[in-house]
Amino acid sequence: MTFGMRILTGEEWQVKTSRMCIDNFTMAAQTGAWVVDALPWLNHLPAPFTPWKKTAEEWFQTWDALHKTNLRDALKHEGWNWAKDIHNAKEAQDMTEESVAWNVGILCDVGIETTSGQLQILVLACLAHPEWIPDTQKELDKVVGGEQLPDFEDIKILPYIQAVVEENFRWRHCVPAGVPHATSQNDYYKGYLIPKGSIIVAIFNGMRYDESILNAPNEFRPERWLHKSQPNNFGYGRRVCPGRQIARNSLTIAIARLLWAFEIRAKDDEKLIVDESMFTDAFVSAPKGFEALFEPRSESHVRVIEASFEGLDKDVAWIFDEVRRRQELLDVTLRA
Ligand code: HEM
Repeated sequence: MTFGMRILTGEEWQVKTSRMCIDNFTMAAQTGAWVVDALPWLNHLPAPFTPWKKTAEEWFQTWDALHKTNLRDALKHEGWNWAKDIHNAKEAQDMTEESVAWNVGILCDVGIETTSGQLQILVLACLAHPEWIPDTQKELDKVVGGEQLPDFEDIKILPYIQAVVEENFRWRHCVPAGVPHATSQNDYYKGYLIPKGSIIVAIFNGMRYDESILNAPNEFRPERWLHKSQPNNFGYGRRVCPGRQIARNSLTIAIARLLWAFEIRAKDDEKLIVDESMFTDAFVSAPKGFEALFEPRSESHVRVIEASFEGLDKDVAWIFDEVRRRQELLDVTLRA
């Protein structure tokens, strides 16, 4: 969507470089990653004593080159894409190429690690707590049947799938502690002064595992969220995730289709015991590598999956023009 291209394998250089930049960023963005976070005066020392500045400059150059190359390529691609749209916006006319490239590029970078990490967490939940899977598949079979993949229209009438998405965020979130915010003015909480400029880390994971409000928080129980949702899956306030609708929709359809199509289980059929050491420890935290078996639920499911793939529109320019057309139908103001 951002650059008007299809990612087929995940091994494309753009994806690999983006992943590397995000890894660097998530490492650097952890409060306390460098000693200078605690002792800011160290930044005034001569270069040999401030190695983090050289690292930051190198990381910036790699990321900057990725964003500018992606922007330039996107403007040449056929059909509609976000990069073209933002590039033509009134607000972008006075911006440098660098500003436009970063505004567009960040949209893509942040979507990659979060959505894929959250999907891997779902697979982990299938191996660790498989009890909920039959209920989900019963709902899918009743509403969607066995002759087609679930579609966006079906999602609205799949409350159990929606509850799975919600419990997936609750059980293990890909941004477990949220993104640090800062107070723009003095504030008070229960009589305590929080001075202007304080870094605030909302420990969402603590709240998601609070036994005073949640029964058996270690267990994956979608039924907690039937017909309701929880706050803060996507942060809060002025910096709330602007990709939240895309993220929720793409996660929900992917989860519905995975569970419709496959039995997902551990290789040895043993329930997996999940602990903290199985996750990366950056602030976007996903499972480290693990093995899972994906078995098609039946021969007829295989036929539907293959037929759906055959029937896919593979002409990228056509797909993006279709995206444009559908936005027009929704009265979205388009600039490309
Ligand atoms: C499962 C998927 C995703 C999750 C869980 C997620 C979660 C978050 C969270 C927790 C934040 C921090 C909000 C805060 O500071 O309070 C954030 C920020 C952000 N997200 Fe997402 N996100 C997801 C997918 C996406 C996608 C697909 C996009 C783009 C299309 C996106 C774009 C952004 C951007 C640009 C920010 C920074 C906003 C700012 O600082 O003003 N995210 N996201």
